[in-house]
Amino acid sequence: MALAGVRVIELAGLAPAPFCGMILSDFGARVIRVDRTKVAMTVDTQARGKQSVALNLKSPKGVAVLKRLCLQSDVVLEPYRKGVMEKMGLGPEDLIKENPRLIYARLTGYGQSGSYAKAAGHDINYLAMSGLLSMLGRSSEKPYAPLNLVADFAGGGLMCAFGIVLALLERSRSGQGQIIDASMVEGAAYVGSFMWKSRSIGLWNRPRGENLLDSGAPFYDTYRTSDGKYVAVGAIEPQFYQQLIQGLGLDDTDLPSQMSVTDWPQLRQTFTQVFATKTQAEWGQIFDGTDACVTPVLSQDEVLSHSHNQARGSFLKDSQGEISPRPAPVLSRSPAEPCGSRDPFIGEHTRSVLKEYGFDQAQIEQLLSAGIVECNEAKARL
Ligand SMILES: C[C@H](CCC[C@@H](C)[C@H]1CC[C@H]2[C@@H]3[C@H](O)C[C@@H]4C[C@H](O)CC[C@]4(C)[C@H]3C[C@H](O)[C@]12C)C(=O)SCCNC(=O)CCNC(=O)[C@H](O)C(C)(C)COP(=O)(O)OP(=O)(O)OC[C@H]1O[C@@H](n2cnc3c(N)ncnc32)[C@H](O)[C@@H]1OP(=O)(O)O
Repeated sequence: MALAGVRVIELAGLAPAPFCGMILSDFGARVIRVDRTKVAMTVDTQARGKQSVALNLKSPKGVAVLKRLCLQSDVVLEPYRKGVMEKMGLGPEDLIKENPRLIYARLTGYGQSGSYAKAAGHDINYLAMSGLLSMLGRSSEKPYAPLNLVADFAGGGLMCAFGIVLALLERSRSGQGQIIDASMVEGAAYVGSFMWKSRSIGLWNRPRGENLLDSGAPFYDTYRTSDGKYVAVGAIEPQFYQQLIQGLGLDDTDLPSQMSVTDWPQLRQTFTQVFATKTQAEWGQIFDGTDACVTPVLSQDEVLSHSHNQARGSFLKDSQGEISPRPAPVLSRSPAEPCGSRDPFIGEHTRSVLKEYGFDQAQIEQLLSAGIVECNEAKARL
């Protein structure tokens, strides 16, 4: 796999950093998540392929253990508020001094500088600060966050993984590590570069929800079908739009012109009425195999059985029967090989990881009895 041999220490976080760690793990990195001690259950639902070490970083001995792990690793990924790592003596200067090849990835909402750097926040706040939230939502409605997809995952976890891969690539030339300041505000904005760059062509001139791609256009929207399901329509180009009109059984000469913005409400009404006359599957029979750009809106449970996804193996079922997306993109020679076994329990790998990182038996027992580390091998065997 592409990242085979890369060792990552991921400090346990909420959602974006776990996703970043899972991407690295799916593509072959060895990811060790450092959890807190005295915690019964992890909230990391993106722990595929990771190992867990439970370590108390509030004690100097725990800090020393983490330093030793980082000394022999390629990447450390930290998701805490600015200053937290420094307070523990685990800031980039401390760690990179001891391991100059270390890539120190800091995944935060607001970045390491600026007046918001130390403020708490979540996806919706970062998205708001990125300028993108103001553009999301239906006409005459308030801004609406599309789950926590954009800042946490696209602009956060994924962008941070990209930064780590870039830093690894650069290190293969320079031999040196570096610090990655991954701000979710900036990551989200960068993902949304098109929204800035396309202002010059007038794509966003109208109010929110009244433009071509923000649900303003009737040919770029979702419609309810007679069985209470939905279809998605993305027939932008005139030749595809023609196929949509044809599939809907409408006569183009009775309709306003596609790009007549003032007629969009009337056109939407027509489409709404027509789509409501057949089931989602019936529309599939009409539109599959055409270029009308009409697809079913599939639920999370339906994706696995759709013929297209099935043919490509786009979704996986793990050993617990849980469905999840296959890692993307697909690399021809060194594709991801996501781990099929269950996620780790907190501290399941404490003993084996410490041993591997050079701690002897006596040191491990000492750390365990002092409560600096915890081991849950027994739970794993149950
Ligand atoms: C919208 C998303 C968030 C969605 C997350 C949800 C999916 C989950 C959130 C709550 C979960 C539920 C809850 O836990 C209760 C149940 C638990 C049960 O087990 C499962 C069911 C639950 C219902 C559970 C279900 C779900 O999991 C939840 C609903 C996001 O937007 S995520 C993005 C958030 N932002 C960032 O990541 C940006 C960077 N980080 C930050 O800004 C801050 O970390 C943050 C997120 C604001 C939190 O601030 P906080 O004050 O809590 O922490 P920090 O200031 O960063 O300091 C960390 C402290 O922790 C100490 N520490 C760290 N590791 C260790 C260690 N190994 N040992 C000891 N101590 C450790 C560290 O020293 C810091 O201590 P101090 O405070 O003393 O400095």
